[in-house]
Amino acid sequence: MPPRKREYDEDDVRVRPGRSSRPRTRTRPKHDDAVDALVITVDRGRYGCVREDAPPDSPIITAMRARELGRKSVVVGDRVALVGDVSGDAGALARIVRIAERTSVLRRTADDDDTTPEGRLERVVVANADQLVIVSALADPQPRTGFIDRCLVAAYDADIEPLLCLTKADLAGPEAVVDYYAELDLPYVLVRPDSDLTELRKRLAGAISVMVGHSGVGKSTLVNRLVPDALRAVGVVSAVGKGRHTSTSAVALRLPVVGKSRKDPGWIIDTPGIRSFGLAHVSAESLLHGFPDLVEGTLDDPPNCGHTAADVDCHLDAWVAAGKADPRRLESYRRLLASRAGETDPRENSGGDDEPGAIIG
Ligand SMILES: Nc1nc2c(ncn2[C@@H]2O[C@H](COP(=O)(O)OP(=O)(O)OP(=O)(O)O)[C@@H](O)[C@H]2O)c(=O)[nH]1
Repeated sequence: MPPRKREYDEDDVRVRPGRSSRPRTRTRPKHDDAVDALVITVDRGRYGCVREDAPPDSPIITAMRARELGRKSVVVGDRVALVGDVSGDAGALARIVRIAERTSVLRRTADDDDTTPEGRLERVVVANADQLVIVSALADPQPRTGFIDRCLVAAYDADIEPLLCLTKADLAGPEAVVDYYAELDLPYVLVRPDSDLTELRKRLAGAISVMVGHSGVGKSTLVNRLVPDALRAVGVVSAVGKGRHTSTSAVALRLPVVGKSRKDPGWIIDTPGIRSFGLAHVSAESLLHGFPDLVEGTLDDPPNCGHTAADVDCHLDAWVAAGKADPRRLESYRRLLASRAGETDPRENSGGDDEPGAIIG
C-alpha cells in the first residue's frame, strides 16, 4: 500500500512564519569590524576609497561591491563601510558592505557617461555634496547664464548650496553676471591668475563641493591651484583603476591644509566629463525654485499651470512686463522647461557661444 500522503497540520504552519519573521539582518554577517570610508573614484566596478580621518597621504583603498548590496549603486561621495583587506597595499581588495544614507544626490544627463554599469542603471553622479561650485569665465568664453541657471536648478533641487566661481576676472568685470542674479542672493567669488584663493578656500572648508563648468572656463587651472598635487592623486588612481583613468567620471580630491589651520579644508569633486545636469526628473514647479525671482509672479496662476508661453492663464509674462523680473530670466526658465520636454537640445554642453539667449556680457 502506498504511504498515505502526509497531511499538514498547525505545527507545520507555525514553524515557517517563525523562521521568516526572524530579522533578516540576523542571518547576515554583521561586519562589526567594518571601517568607514569615502568613495573618491569609481572605475568599472572598482571603487577608490579613503578613510576620512586618515592622514592625507594614506593610500587609496581599492574596493569592490559586496554581493549583499544587490543593485544599489555606489558613486563618488558615498560614505561606505568596508571589510576585507583595507590596507590599501598594491593588489589588496576590500569589499563595500554598506552605503550610508545619502544627504544629497546630483544627477547627470543620460548621455554624459555610461562607462559604468551603475551609470546606465541610475543617473546619480555624486552623493553627499554640500555645495555646487559653478565655474564660469567672465570672458573667453563668455559667461553663459543658461548653463548657470541649469546648474542652479540642479543644486536647489538636490538641496545643495550653490556658489558661483567667476574666473578670468582679469579679462572682464563681473557686473553683468552679478546684475543678472541680483535677486538671488547668490554667493560668488572672483578668480584671477594672481588672486589668492583664501576666500574660495574659506567657502570650501569643512564641506564636499562639486565643481562644474564648461570647457575652457579655467576649471582645471583652478583645481590644480587648489590641489597642487591633484595630478599625482589621479595618477595613483590610474594605477589602481586598471591602468586607466576614466576622464568622464567624477573624482574627489582632498583639499590641502593651508598654514596652521586645524579646520578640515574640505573636499572638491571634479567632474571632468560632466558638463551639465539632467533635469528630466525635476517638475516644472521644482524648476521654478531655480528662479526665486519669478516665483511670486506665479502665485495667482491656476493649479497645474505649465508656465509656458502657451499657457494663457500664466501670469509670468505680465509679471515681467510690469518690470518685476528681468525678461531674460523668464526666457531662461522657459528654455529649461522646453529642454525638459525634449523640445530643444537639453544638453547645453557644447560650450558653443552661439546658443540663443544663453549669453550675457
Ligand atoms: N586670463 C585668464 N586665463 C585663464 C584663467 N584661468 C585659466 N585661464 C586660461 O584659460 C584656458 C583654459 O583653462 P583650463 O583650466 O584648461 O580650462 P578648463 O575649464 O579646465 O577646460 P577643459 O580642460 O576643456 O575642461 C587656459 O589657457 C588657461 O591658461 C584666468 O583666471 N585668467
